[in-house]
Amino acid sequence: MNRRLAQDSPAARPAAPAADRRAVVALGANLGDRAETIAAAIDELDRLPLTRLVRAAEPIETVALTLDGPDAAAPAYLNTVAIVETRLAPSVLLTYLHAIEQRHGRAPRSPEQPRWQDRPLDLDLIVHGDVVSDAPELTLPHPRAAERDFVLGPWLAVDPDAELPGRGRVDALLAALRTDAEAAP
Ligand SMILES: Nc1ncnc2c1ncn2[C@@H]1O[C@H](COP(=O)(O)OP(=O)(O)OP(=O)(O)O)[C@@H](O)[C@H]1O
Ligand SMILES: Nc1nc2c(c(=O)[nH]1)N=C(CO)CN2
Repeated sequence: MNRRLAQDSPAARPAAPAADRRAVVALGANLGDRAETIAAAIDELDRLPLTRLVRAAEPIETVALTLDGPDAAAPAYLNTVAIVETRLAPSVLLTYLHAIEQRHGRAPRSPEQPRWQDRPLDLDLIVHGDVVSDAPELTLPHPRAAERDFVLGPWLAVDPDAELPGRGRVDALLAALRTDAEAAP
């Protein structure tokens, strides 16, 4: 775990109150009543301790990205992005995100489970202020965000000046993704 994350862990929390940081949470759902689940999850984010919702993008319907590539035959996702201001440390916020997922029927993770399974709700922490971490349990910024139009699109819609730390402006990243997609055979 890097130093910023360690300092943020409850055991090492300094006496002074933590500063508000802006965090970006990506939401996705491709099973069940997707719109209702996403709306409820956004409401739950707003009600987390030391946290307030700043903005949430209008959900968009997206083709499921599977380990074999986009699959139009798989249940489609609704995706959106919520921007919150929070005093929760990144690891604490992630624990709350997992609890929200599980309240909406997401099975607890296990190492045997294949990745990118269909799911009623997925919440990913995309950025948390300028925190950088390469810890596998919480990598920040999210390591796959720059390749995901279903994250960058909604994020750009609610923050036209958004930047992915270490990768650049979200508008430029999204334009590059779309150019690559057009050039693909
Ligand atoms: N920034 C992050 N946001 C959410 N989970 C993360 C992050 N960095 C690391 N993880 C870890 O990734 C693990 C797998 O998360 P999850 O089940 O949501 O993956 P996934 O949605 O199938 O795939 P992906 O991570 O590509 O979206 C979690 O146990 C979590 O600890
Ligand atoms: N369209 C879409 N595809 C996905 C998504 C997602 O949110 N939207 N999430 C995944 C794993 O996090 C895997 N594939």
